[in-house]
Amino acid sequence: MATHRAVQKSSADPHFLQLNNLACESVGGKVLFATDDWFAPAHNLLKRDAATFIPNAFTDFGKWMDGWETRRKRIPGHDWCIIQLGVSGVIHGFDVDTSFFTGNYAPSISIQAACLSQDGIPEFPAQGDRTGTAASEEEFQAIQKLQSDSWVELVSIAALKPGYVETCHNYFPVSSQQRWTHIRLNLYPDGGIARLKVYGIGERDWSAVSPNEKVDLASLVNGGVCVGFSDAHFGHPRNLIGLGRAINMGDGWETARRLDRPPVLTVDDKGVLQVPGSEWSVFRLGHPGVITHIEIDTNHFKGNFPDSCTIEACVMTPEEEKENISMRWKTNQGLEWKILLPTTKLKAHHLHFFSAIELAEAVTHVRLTIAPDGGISRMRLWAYLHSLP
Ligand SMILES: NC(=O)NC(NC(N)=O)C(=O)[O-]
Repeated sequence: MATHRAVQKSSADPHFLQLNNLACESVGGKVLFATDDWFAPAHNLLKRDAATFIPNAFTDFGKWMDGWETRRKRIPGHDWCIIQLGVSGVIHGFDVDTSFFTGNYAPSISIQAACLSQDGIPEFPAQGDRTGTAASEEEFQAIQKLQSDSWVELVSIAALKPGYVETCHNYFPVSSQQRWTHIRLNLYPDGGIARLKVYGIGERDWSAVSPNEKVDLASLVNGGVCVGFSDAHFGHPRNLIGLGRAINMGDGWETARRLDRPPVLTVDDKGVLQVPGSEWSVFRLGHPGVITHIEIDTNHFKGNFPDSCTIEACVMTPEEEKENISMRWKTNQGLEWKILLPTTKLKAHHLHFFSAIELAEAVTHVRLTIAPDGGISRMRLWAYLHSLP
């Protein structure tokens, strides 16, 4: 079973794969209803870890599969499920991952979305669930309502490819700029899907937030997003802005060991360790703000925490951000990065708090630089909302 996979960046991959997964169970994504959960339950779609396959695992219902798999339909209709996003926001694309579903993958899907109020949408057991429990009259009425509510089609009926390594990722870009709270995934007519990733950027209603309230403006629930990085070999830097503390090293940002390190490490004449080279990641804040406190958590990184980190900030327009991304952030030309936290030594497996912040100006982006390489599990940027001058 693969548990520690390198994040491979291929130039053929769509850019939206770098954004946050708004439906992941680790950010509160939930399956509210599925028409059938016979072979494997729909909540597997939202698991954080990549799907696995165990050749000889069977259950009383059939072959054990790591995904959502419905029965071969012998009645009219098609299968579908409703997912409540953990973080509501703007969706930029989907990955419908059919890993390991080969003779049993869903041949086609469509995806709809809705912006629903959170009240009055209870969670139901699957309609054709394994125990055969029928939905109550009340539940049935609510399911009918979910079916008839105004769902907007984001992906129209499209054929999927089977779950072999080269074909399992079925990518669908989305151009809608609206904020969504729920997804309806339709299978035509039935079958299995390993994971559904809903890539996008969270959107928070800031009108209710007082200027005296401190908010972590990097957090994905507050609209923070990673917009560039130098290396993400073992873990993507977007993990830094996830909820709570990291569950393991795989839930943090971890770079490869730099290959340009000297064969023997030395100290200079002041006794300072010489560790050339660095790695960096850049984040757009969910709202411009003045940062007053920073948390850097090296939780789980014990033999591979960075020697030090430096944190800078700047004001960047959407055009400047786009230009820098297209240049793969090679130069950061024309950007005035200002120091928030000067180069600071880090400790292993430790939550660091920094309150001596060097900059008292509103900023839109932050760059975290680690030297020379290694892993950090979370970064929190506590700030007061502020408009730009
Ligand atoms: N071998 C199978 O996977 N068969 C069936 N699926 C499961 N999970 O048993 C099927 O054909 O739908």
